[in-house]
Amino acid sequence: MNKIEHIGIAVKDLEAAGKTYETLLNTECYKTEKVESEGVETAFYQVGESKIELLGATRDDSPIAKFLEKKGEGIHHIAFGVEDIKAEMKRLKAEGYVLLNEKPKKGADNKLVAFLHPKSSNGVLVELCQEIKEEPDTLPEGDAVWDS
Ligand SMILES: CC[C@H](C(=O)O)C(=O)SCCNC(=O)CCNC(=O)[C@H](O)C(C)(C)COP(=O)(O)OP(=O)(O)OC[C@H]1O[C@@H](n2cnc3c(N)ncnc32)[C@H](O)[C@@H]1OP(=O)(O)O
Ligand SMILES: [Co+2]
Repeated sequence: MNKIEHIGIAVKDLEAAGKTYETLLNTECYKTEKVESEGVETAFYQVGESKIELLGATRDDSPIAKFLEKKGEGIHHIAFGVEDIKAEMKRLKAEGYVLLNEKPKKGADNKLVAFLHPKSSNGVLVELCQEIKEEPDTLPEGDAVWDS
């Protein structure tokens, strides 16, 4: 793990929460992005080497919609930056951590991502993020997974 890549916060109203965090952080949103495979719309705010990722649900069956229904607004996950997501997934699986996806999947902000079950990390949903180095427009759209 090379840094806290972002902290994900589940919000009911992305636009309203965006105004709250723009004022709080005194910085503008640098990117909004929908991730259809997750049923989320994200808004990113740079804070030093880390980011705040606001997450709104775009579908009722989204993990964010379920979280909001069950727990209300609040911190949803912590994402760690990794150099080699496949190696990290293999290492953590061998150590007994429960991976929620067997292969890396395309996340927001030009990343490959994977999630660990909260029960593996003291009730905290952990996300692993690896920067995608290739040119974004050469990557398949949607919920592609990487076999390479
Ligand atoms: C990828 C795009 C973007 C990015 O950064 O690039 C994102 O970050 S998208 C973020 C949204 N996507 C995900 O969260 C994918 C991974 N999440 C899941 O697979 C599920 O949400 C899961 C398995 C964490 C929970 O599933 P579900 O809600 O259907 O199950 P339960 O309600 O039964 O929950 C099981 C157990 O976990 C607790 N829980 C649920 N969500 C969280 C959470 N965010 N943090 C901590 N704990 C969580 C829940 O309370 C249950 O605990 P229990 O003690 O059994 O009540
Ligand atoms: Co995230």
